[in-house]
Amino acid sequence: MKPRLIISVSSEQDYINAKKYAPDLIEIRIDLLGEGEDNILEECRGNCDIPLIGTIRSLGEGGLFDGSADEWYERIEPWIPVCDYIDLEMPYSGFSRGIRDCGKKVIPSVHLDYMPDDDELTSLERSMRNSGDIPKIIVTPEDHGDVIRLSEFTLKCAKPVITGVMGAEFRWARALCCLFGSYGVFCHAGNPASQGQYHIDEMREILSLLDVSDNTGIPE
Ligand SMILES: O=C1C[C@@](O)(C(=O)O)C[C@@H](O)[C@@H]1O
Repeated sequence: MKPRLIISVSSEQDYINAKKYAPDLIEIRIDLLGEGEDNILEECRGNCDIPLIGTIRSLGEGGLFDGSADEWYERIEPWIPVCDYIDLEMPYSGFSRGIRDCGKKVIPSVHLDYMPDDDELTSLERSMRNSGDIPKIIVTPEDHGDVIRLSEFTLKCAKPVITGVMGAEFRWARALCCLFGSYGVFCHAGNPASQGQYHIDEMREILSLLDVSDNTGIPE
């Protein structure tokens, strides 16, 4: 399977717009939704033929959620029936079993404002894989050497895995992570959820021009 193109959405309008671009998945950034959350939830309940990721990004990892673990679960619970995947930051990993018992896949995630060394990357991936299905490790490179290390880690680690970068300086590394086997890449459809995201049409073109083969480790 080729890398998945994922559109992150943070409003009902984003969600309606995203579907026009035929992404492989849509990520609902629940922490960023305003008062329209109920509307978008109803819309998703109705019919969404595109698999959904439910994400509540905490303040400490670049999002807006600033509550307890129980408050996190209270917020995500209504979304579990309509999502296919749930993003789970490490402090909430205790909810993983219950979410998986609902037949959903878990994306354990970590967002680091630095570039870990190789041992830390390997240790993170192994521990995250114990609590979910597709570990997601997003880092902040300091130089090109860090991007090369992230690429090599992506190529060599167990699959599936999602790797990526935060910030604008090395945003091009998002495509490299796909080249070396990341399960997917987060894009936007006009309203970026994070700095450095490419529009889905841009990323689709980049990956097409790079003729990215299937390194995700997931059969078609
Ligand atoms: O983990 C990620 C990656 C991301 O932060 C990005 O930089 O594209 C966007 C988030 O919505 C998503 O959950």
